[in-house]
Amino acid sequence: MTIASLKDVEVEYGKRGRAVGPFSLSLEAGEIVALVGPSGCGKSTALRLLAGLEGPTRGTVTRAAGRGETSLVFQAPTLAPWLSATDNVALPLELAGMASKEARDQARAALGRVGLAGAEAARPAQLSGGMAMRVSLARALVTSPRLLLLDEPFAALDEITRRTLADDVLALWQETRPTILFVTHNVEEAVYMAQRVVAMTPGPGVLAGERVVTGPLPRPHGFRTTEGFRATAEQVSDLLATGRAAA
Ligand SMILES: Nc1ncnc2c1ncn2[C@@H]1O[C@H](COP(=O)(O)OP(=O)(O)OP(=O)(O)O)[C@@H](O)[C@H]1O
Repeated sequence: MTIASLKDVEVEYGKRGRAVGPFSLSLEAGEIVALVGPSGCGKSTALRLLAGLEGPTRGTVTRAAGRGETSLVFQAPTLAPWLSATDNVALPLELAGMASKEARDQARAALGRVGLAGAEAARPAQLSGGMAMRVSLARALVTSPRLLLLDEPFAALDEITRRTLADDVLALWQETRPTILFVTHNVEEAVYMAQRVVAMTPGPGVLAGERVVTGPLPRPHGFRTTEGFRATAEQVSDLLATGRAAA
């Protein structure tokens, strides 16, 4: 079942001309897709279209997952600085009408699932970058979304934290199997995270090509050193290089 799709979409921002497209992408239920491409090719624009945050200038967007069933996570954790971790995570549930006590109970459980039991009372300023991203993930997951859109969620974090969080997201995915679109600049991260990597050309981005990633999810220890992983990462890099040369 298709959860969300873009069909020949183009987006134009006034005099700046075309930002993306024509570009097509279809997300099936429960799959993890990574979207890679050079800076400015339109990855975030594609994600915003899939989220329903903006509409295309041309082309069609379909969404089986409604607004309330879609969660977004951005590079910079967009947490309310005056709220505790628990209250930040409880917020989307309360906004959806859930009673405060029930929302806070579910928020605490979600924080536990992302490894933040004990940090419930902390405010964002008291958290490390990695912890703040975990709070953002907990807030995105607490509503049990069918579609999870992640826009370079680990870009501001150090390599070790990035890798730990990558494994954590895959473990969380295994629990409820939401459809995930993961936007990143990083080819290795894309291949590690996804079952399918979609590569875009430089802006206005069109499809450069896509590669299926074989191997179990969550990834076993040492997956990055396997022949399959290296070969797929090389193929995706080639797609990006060919797309750049053709642009
Ligand atoms: N609201 C906007 N108004 C005008 N131009 C925009 C707007 N949003 C994006 N753009 C332009 O559209 C193009 C695509 O931007 P987008 O952020 O989608 O690319 P990206 O691939 O996500 O880039 P990056 O990897 O650097 O985040 C860029 O040229 C950008 O300047």
